[in-house]
Formats: sequence, C-alpha cells, structure tokens
Amino acid sequence: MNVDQILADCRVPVLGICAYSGTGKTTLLKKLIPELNRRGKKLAVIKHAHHNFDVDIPGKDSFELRKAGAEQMLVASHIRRALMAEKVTDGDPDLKELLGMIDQDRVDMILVEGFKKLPLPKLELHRAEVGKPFVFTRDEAIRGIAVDAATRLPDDLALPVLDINDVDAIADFIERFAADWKPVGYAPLGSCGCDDVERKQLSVAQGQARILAEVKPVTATETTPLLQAQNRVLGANIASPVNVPQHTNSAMDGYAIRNDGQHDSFTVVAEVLAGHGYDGEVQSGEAVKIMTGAPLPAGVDSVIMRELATQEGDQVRFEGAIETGQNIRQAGEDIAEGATALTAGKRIGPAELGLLASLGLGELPVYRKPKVAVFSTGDEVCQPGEPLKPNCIFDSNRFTIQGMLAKLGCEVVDLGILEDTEEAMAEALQAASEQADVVITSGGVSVGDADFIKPVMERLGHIDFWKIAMRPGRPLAFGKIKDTLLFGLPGNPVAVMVSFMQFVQPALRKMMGEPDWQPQMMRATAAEAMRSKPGRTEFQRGVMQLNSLGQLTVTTTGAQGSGILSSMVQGNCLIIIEECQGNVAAGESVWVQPFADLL
Ligand SMILES: Nc1nc2c(c(=O)[nH]1)N[C@H]1C(S)=C(S)[C@@H](COP(=O)(O)OP(=O)(O)OC[C@H]3O[C@@H](n4cnc5c(N)ncnc54)[C@H](O)[C@@H]3O)O[C@H]1N2
Ligand code: MOO
Repeated sequence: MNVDQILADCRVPVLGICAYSGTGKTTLLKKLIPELNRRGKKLAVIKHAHHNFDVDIPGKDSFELRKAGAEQMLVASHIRRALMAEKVTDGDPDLKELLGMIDQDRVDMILVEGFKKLPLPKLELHRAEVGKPFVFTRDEAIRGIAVDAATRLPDDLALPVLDINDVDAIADFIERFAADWKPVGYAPLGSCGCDDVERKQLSVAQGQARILAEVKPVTATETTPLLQAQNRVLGANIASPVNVPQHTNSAMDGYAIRNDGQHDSFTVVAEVLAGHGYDGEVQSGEAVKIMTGAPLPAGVDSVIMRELATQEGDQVRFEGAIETGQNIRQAGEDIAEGATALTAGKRIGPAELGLLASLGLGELPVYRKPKVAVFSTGDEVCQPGEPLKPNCIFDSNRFTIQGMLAKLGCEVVDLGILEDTEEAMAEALQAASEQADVVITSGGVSVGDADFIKPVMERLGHIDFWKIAMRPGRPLAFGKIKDTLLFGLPGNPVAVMVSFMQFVQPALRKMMGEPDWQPQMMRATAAEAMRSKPGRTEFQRGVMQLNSLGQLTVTTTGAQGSGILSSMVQGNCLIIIEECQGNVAAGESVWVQPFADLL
C-alpha cells in the first residue's frame, strides 16, 4: 500500500516521529505534546508496540472479562474510554485501519510513533551517542531531522535541521508541517505502484489520462428550443435577463404590514392575489391581505401568516412576536439580474430546465452532439430478431453501447455487424471515421486468431493495444483515424460495459463540453467477503443499499464472470476494489460507483 492509500481517509495531518530506541523519543513527546496543546493543537498519538503489550491491570473487571474471552472490551467512564480489541495480524498492524479508529473530528493532528518502514512523512530524531545510522539517507519521506550537538550532518543536507532539545523549535516545525498539509485526494482507480514497470499494464487512471489527453471538446453550438435542451450541454454562459423572483413578494398567505411596533390591531385596506398588485402605499397601522407569491405593496416590511391572524370586520390582530422582514422573498434573491445563472458546460437536467425557464428563456445555445458510430465484429455474432446460426450468439454489445450513448446524449450511427474480412472492416472503418467523431467497436482486441480488426485499425490509423490492470476489461484498443477517436472495447459483454463506463464515458463527456466531469463515487461497507487479486482494479457488480443502521452497504450480484450480463441488470453499482486492496473481508469498506450516471 502506498502512502496516499494509507492517508486517503485522513482529514487531519499525520506526522511520523522516528528514532532508534534510546534517542529519547518519548521524553521529547512528553514535552512536545503539552507545548502543542498550549498552542491550541489537540493531538492523537498512535504508537507501534512490538510485543504482546497490555494496558489493563490483572484483577480489574475489564481485564478479567477480556481474559474470559471478550473479543472487544470497551471500558468507559464519564471522563475516559478505552477499547481493547484482540486482533492478531501477520506482520505490523495496518496503519490505515488504526488511523480509521481515531476520531478525527476531535483532533487537529495525529502523531505516529513507530511504523518506521512506511513511507509516511516523518520527523527523524537522532543522537550521536546512540550510535545508529541516519534514517533520512534511505527514507525520502523524512521531512526534517532533530539532532543533538554531537551529531555531524552532511554540509549539503537539504532537510530542515532542529535541535533535539529545543521543544519550541520542534513545535514550530510541526505547526508549519500541519499548515502546509493537504488531504490526499481519493484515487480509487490509481496504481498502487507495486510493479508498474514489470507488469507492462496501465492502471485504470493512467488509461483514462492517456485517453483524455487526446480528446478535443466540440466547440460548435446550435440553438435549441428549451424543452429539447434536456440532456444537452450548455454552449454558453447564461446571464440572467431578470431578477428571480422578479418582485419582492410574500412567502405566505397572510397579512403584510409595516412592523413599526405602534399598533396591536391593523386596518385591512386591500387584498392582493398572486398576479395582482396594490398600487397605494401601506401606512402605519394598515394591513393588506396577501397571497403567497403576490408582489409586496409599497410601505410594508413583514408578512404574518394567516394562521396567526384573527380578523373581525376590517380589523386584524396577530398572535406572537413579529420579526421585521419575516416571510418575505426578496426580488433577485435566487438569481440577480445580470448574474451568471448557469455556466457553459453544464448538462441540462430537469432542475436546469426549470431554472432557465424561470429566466423566461425560450431557446438555448447548446454544444453540437458528438456523432458516434458503433459496430460489432465476429462471425459468431448474429442480429437479434433473426434466426440464430449454429454455434453463434446474439449481438448484445451493440445494444448496451448504443443504450449508454443515448443516455449520454450522443448522436448514434449504427453500422451493424461487420463481416469478418479485411476488406469489409477496412471499408467500414474508413467510412465511419469520415462521418463520426468517435467509432466504437467491441470484440477482437485480445489475442485471438480470427480477427481482422487489429491489422485494419493499425493500417488506417494509429492504434495502441493496451492491457489495463483491471477486471473485467483488461484488453483495450484506443487510437485515432485522422481526428476520429477509435475505441476497441473487449468482446465480453460485461467487459464492454465496464470499459465504456471507465474510458468512453469520460472521453465523451469531455468531448461534449462537460469540463472536469467526475463519476460519482461513495464508500460503502462490504456486507460479504469479496475476492480480488492485488495488482489490478476489480469492478464487481454490486447492490448497494442502506442497512437498518443507516450505513451504506454493498453485496455482489453473485457470479462475476465477464460474460454474465445479468449481473449488470441485477446490480445498481460497480464495486471498486482498489489495485492494492486484494481480498475484501466483510465489514471493510470499498468504493462504489452507482450506475445512475449512465445506466
Ligand atoms: N489468451 C488470451 N485470451 C483472452 C485474453 C487474454 O489476455 N489472453 N483476454 C480475455 C479477456 S479479459 C477478454 S475481455 C476477452 C476479450 O477478447 P476480444 O476483445 O478479442 O473479444 P472476442 O474474443 O472477440 O470475444 C470475447 C467474447 O465476447 C463475445 N462477444 C464478442 N462480440 C460480442 C457481441 N457483439 N455481443 C455479445 N457478445 C460478444 C464473444 O462471443 C466471446 O465470448 O478475451 C479473453 N481471452
Ligand atoms: O476483459 Mo475480460 O472481460 O476481463 O474477461
């Protein structure tokens, strides 16, 4: 696990303190912690112990109950609580898990003692008399070193050097470290970096980055009537031509008054319905009966809801205190005239449609839809609706791909199933690349013999055949014929959909003008054990739901073969098991990517 993965869930700075035993680490920490407390920093400390330690005292109830077999013993008073949990691990305890046990809402930083081998940012402590080598010479994560007077350091040392006896200076260093610290962004699709060089595979994130680097957003826009702009991408910033709401108006059915504290009873002088106004100016002691949404007459500053009013004849009285300004919606409080209501690149959904309608706009500039050509290959692939030939299968990939393209709002050109000959492929690919912005095919990108698609792609354009460290979806072809992007997705039906979600979707969204689009991802608790090989990102199909405790949990849909398309139907999300994560035990957390974006 690399350091970013260890620190991925940390919301407060984490600094290691490393030293050989005898350096006086604890002595220093005993002075440093009160100094940092004095400076307003609340600390958590994690200490690595090498032996079978105990924190409880024989004879105490908690000790006896734990010894009697309680897996977890939580002892708590109104002052302090301590959880003692039995957990035997093969090697060192897992620092990521330990960090997760700290209540990060209650501390400003975490100091970690021990875990010397982890590439965690650290402060090294060194005393010459201990007679041990420096750590910084072999650990690039050392951020500073505190030494005694007898220590000789190299002249050209590029690290901050502190006096190990100067607690103030060390506290300053730690405060600076904390001030400069930034949380690690989450990168569930990144590489764990274990064996990048040997494996000759790309991580999902590397594949995505290479693809995105080749994508040019469309710039041409067209004007479309408002309702037809649904699921299109806005082609220009929209400045509001009006205030929304246009008029300062009442938020309640009730009475509008001037709240000057002069009167207990008010004379009702008029009634204003929504869509109407009151031309006069309301005077002190007067009230206007008003409906929700009706423009506020001149002279009033507060509205009292009808339920608190008692009207007898033309006199009205109110229960309770009146706060000046209550129940009034100010003109322009949602969107002020001239303000940017929506920016170019926004995908228009029902809320955006409503908002644009509230500005009074009848038509909109939107980016041109990208044109995407789709075909299937393979002699075994048959058109649904026609008789199935012996030893063949029906083409499902062209339908999942077109379905996802339609959801994204692309213009689709269906080229059908191509005959598996070199000429047919070449002709179709050439023609497709001339009319489309993107060509997507499925199948034939692995190492099989009967595929002409590879040599044809290589002849007509520039194509790379990648192996992505993921499952499903390992083989992926990506390239260009002139300016047209070409995606060769793997043939297996689930692999097609997963590769589309991870690689084609971000590319198309960038092309459509949605800048910096990011998929929705959430953390969920695995409700069952899940298998995955470290070194590749595993995308399992999952069903996420809230359990009775309100936690987001996820189970797999069962068999995970990359031909089992029903898993995509049963699931509502992809479960992402990160490259380094390996097998997941029930109760551990995983990332989930809901299908909602696309499926
Ligand atoms: N020796 C190796 N064999 C395979 C490897 C490998 O690395 N070495 N990778 C496996 C993986 S992973 C995948 S995924 C597939 C991808 O292979 P291709 O992209 O070459 O796809 P095909 O061999 O043409 O087909 C695979 C599978 O998908 C079915 N298929 C193809 N098109 C459609 C379609 N339009 N609709 C429905 N199903 C389709 C096809 O019948 C095959 O069953 O390769 C593995 N093998
Ligand atoms: O891409 Mo393949 O689907 O991993 O079997």
